[in-house]
Order: sequence, then structure tokens, then C-alpha cells
Amino acid sequence: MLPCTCGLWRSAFHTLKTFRASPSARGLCIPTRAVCDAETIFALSSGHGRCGVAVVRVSGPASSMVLRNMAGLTQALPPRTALLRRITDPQSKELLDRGLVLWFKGPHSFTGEDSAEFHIHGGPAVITAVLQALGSLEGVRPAEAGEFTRRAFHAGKLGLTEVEGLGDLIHAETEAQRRQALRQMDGELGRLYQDWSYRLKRCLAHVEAFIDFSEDELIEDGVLNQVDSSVCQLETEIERHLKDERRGERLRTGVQVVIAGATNAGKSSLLNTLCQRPAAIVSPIAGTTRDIVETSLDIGGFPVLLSDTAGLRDSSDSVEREGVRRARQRVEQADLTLVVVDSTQLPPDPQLVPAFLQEHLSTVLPSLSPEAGMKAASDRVLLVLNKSDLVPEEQRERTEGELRESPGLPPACFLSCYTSTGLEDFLTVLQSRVKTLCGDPLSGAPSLTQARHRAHLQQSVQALNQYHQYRDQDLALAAEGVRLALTHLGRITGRVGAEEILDIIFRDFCIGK
Ligand SMILES: Nc1nc2c(ncn2[C@@H]2O[C@H](COP(=O)(O)OP(=O)(O)OP(=O)(O)O)[C@@H](O)[C@H]2O)c(=O)[nH]1
Ligand SMILES: [K+]
Ligand SMILES: [Mg+2]
Repeated sequence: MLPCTCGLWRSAFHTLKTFRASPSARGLCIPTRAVCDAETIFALSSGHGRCGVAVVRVSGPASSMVLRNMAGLTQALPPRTALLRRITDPQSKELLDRGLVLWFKGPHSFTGEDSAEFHIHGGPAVITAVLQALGSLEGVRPAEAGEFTRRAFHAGKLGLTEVEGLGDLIHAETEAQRRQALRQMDGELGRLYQDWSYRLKRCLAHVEAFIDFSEDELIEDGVLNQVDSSVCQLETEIERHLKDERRGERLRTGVQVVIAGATNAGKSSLLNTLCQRPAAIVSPIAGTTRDIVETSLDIGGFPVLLSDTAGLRDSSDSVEREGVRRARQRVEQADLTLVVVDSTQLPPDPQLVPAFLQEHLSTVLPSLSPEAGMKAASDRVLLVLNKSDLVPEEQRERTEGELRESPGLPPACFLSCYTSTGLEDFLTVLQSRVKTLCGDPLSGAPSLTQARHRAHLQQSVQALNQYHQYRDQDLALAAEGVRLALTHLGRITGRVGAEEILDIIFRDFCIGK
């Protein structure tokens, strides 16, 4: 029997051969489309509208010609050095602006191609003149949305998860979103998936080596046991990564918080208080809100999509009934529900309040009632006891004491949307709940951020089940399971079938990125 190391070497070599041979495996190589597209592209990369400085980016083989024609640069430029130049029209030689030009020699650029940047004055007329001048040059055309990044991807500068991270970074609206996106753009998530791919490749190599050489006794029996435990270990890691309760995805898209409760409890007033503008109509007429009113908020760095809904009651009005139906539907989909209660309706005897609130919760939100599991309710609900300005202070304090003693209920906060009393305490509770729902983007393993990743990871795990299923009956089929799992992982990082998803990803990119 050969020593194990030799078996490893053989199996790795064997796998290389089979990868070349099998069409499904062929896709596993890094994308190798020509790094240099024949066309040179340009775009305004800074934001639109009047600004101090605007950045126009150029990428492609004609970039040096562009600098020669528009910035009068004849000799080879030092790369990555800003030079103050007169920027002129290439045909008429008219002065368009005075600005900085930079030159990036490929492959040491964002796209991997020869690139240039013009930092010009940000007035609309200056920008238009420079873009028009660029467009007049032969072989140079305006870039499509995300085209610079697409070229960077094809040049192997970024993996697909990094591209997605970059897209998220551009769209990040809150601190926590920025942190998560930056981490993904830096490649942490991509590295995690690539590490899994690498380990799966080793497993595959070993199984295939076993298939080919075990009969000649050239390989140790223990190899398969090693594969078994590696596959189990990987399954555990992927499943743990999947079991994140959608924290990363939630942070990326925003936590769905829904305001619900009886009519006139002050739901719309709460929405307006939280978003600090009169987004929803407030009136003493019960049944004012019918449609769902949405607004996005930044709660302590975390993104929240807050919805106000129709007051929950039986109504003979068909429009109101539709509003109530929509409200209930929203509550079902919510990550967190703020159940607003008019605190003047609470029993005057504080001891009766906990039971009253339990009862109230089960009528207002039957799916979150104690019967449906109070644990679920206390994780997904916050009770807002509104109009506290109308409750005597002494009664409020005694009620608060009672509520602290009744652990079965979701957290409850007294609040007045009129005077803002209690707002700070409520915001603290809300923020900590939202934070738990999103997780800390900086600690622990990087989070799963996209439904697309989740789908491929689930398929990967299913494929690994095939390995166990056929392990003792048909090793070729078992190996196919591992190969399939690898393909699914490859689809996340873009090593397999990237073209189909690129269009979807870049659709959300801006021009100039
Ligand atoms: N005193 C007092 N009145 C409040 C407070 N919050 C709301 N109100 C009043 O309560 C009434 C109902 O407020 P809304 O915000 O319209 O209540 P709602 O729950 O959205 O009502 P519907 O949309 O009809 O279900 C209005 O007259 C508000 O001015 C509060 O904190 N204190
Ligand atoms: K109302
Ligand atoms: Mg309302």
C-alpha cells in the first residue's frame, strides 16, 4: 500500500483530470473572458447635481490616447499621480476646464485595464462638455450601469460576493449596513465560501481516487472515512451559517416593523413621532388609517422599514375591512410588531393590567397570542402604552411595577406621543430589539446577506445528503453529490455560471461604478 501522502497527490492529480473532462466541472475555473474589452468606456462616477468636484472615469485600451488628446500628455505618465492639466476638446482644442488627471496602468487599476480619471469642476455644463468631448473620440463610448465593476469581475479583481458587497456599500444607508457591506466587499464572505469549496474539492479528489485505485490497493481504506467526517463537518458549518434567522439579509434590506392595534390607540401618532414628520393622518375619528403608510428609519445605525396600519376592529365598511385585512397580513410578515394600546383603556387596578394585556394581545393579534406561543410573541412584539399623559402618574408607576413582575408579557413601555414622555426609554428598547434582529455586523463569522446565497447553500447541503445516501452503495453517485455541492457553492462566488446572474446584480448598480 502506498503511503497516504502519495495517495493525496495522486487523487489531486486525478481530480484535475476529471475537472477538465466533465462539463459540469469545467465551469469551476475562474472566469477568463478577455480582460481587455476592445472598447473604452467612460462615465461620470461621482453623483449627479451641482458639486465642488466631479470625477469622470475612463477604462479600456484607449485610455492613454484619451489623456493624450484631452490633457495634452505626450510622455508616459507616472501611474497613480495626480497632475493638474488644462482639459481641452480633442477636436477644437477649446479649453473645457482645468482639473486633475490620473493614470492607472493595467492591470493595476480597479478594472484591471488601462484607466484614467478626470477630477473636474462639478458644474453641470463642465461635466456635459467633458463627457461630450470623450464621446467624440473614436473607440470610446459611455459606460453602462455597473460596467466598470463588471470588467473588474472579469479581470478576476473581485468575486461575485465582493461585487454584491460593493453594490450594497453604494446603497448602504445606515452604519450597520455600511459595516456589513464593507466586510463582504473585503472578501470575508467570499473567503468563507471558497474555503468550503476548497475542502469539498479535496473530498471529491479523495473519493475519485478511491474509486480508481482502491481495487489495486493503491490507496488506504481510511481515506473514505476521512471524507465522511469532512463532509459531516462541512454540513454542520453550512447549516450553522444558514441558521442565522436571516439576520444578515434583514440588515441588508431593513427590519420590517409594523405598528398595529385597535382604532384610535395612536398608531399613526406613533409613526409620526418616530419619523419626526406628519407622514400619516392623525384624527380623533376611529378608522382614519386604511392604507399602509410606510417610512424608512435609521434606528441606532440599523435600517428599519416602519409601517402604520388600519386600526383592528370589525367594520361594516368594505374599504375599512380591506384595510384591516392588509394590516393583519403585514403583522404576519413583520419581524417586529409594535402593539399600541390606549392606556386610558387599561383597568384602573394595576394588578389587573397584565391579564388585560394578554387578553388584548390575543384579540388584536391572534397569531401572536399566548396559545400560539407566548415566547414567540415576546420576541416579536413590543407593547406601547400610549397616551400616558392622560394617566395619573401614580397609577402609571404602579402599573409599571406590576408589568415588571409579570414575565409572560412582551416588554411594555408607557409613552405619550403628545409630550414625548417615555420616548427615550421606548427607543432604547426598540433599538436593542432591532439590533438583536440584525446581529452585530462586525462580530463572529460574516453573515449570509442574500436570499440567492441561501438558496445555493441549501442546495449544497441537499447535494451532500446524496453523498451519505449513496456512500455505501454507489460511490460514483456519492461523488456526484459532492460535485453538485461544489457547483452550488461556485454559483455563489461566481466561479460557475456567473453570466446569468451578473445582469441581475448589475441592474442595481449605478452608471460610473
Ligand atoms: N392625549 C393624547 N392623545 C393622543 C396621543 N396620541 C394620539 N392621540 C390622539 O388620539 C387620537 C387618535 O390618534 P391616531 O394617531 O389617529 O390613532 P390611530 O391609532 O392611528 O387611529 P386609526 O388610524 O383610526 O386606527 C387623535 O385625536 C390623537 O390626537 C397621546 O399620546 N396623548
Ligand atoms: K384615528
Ligand atoms: Mg391611524
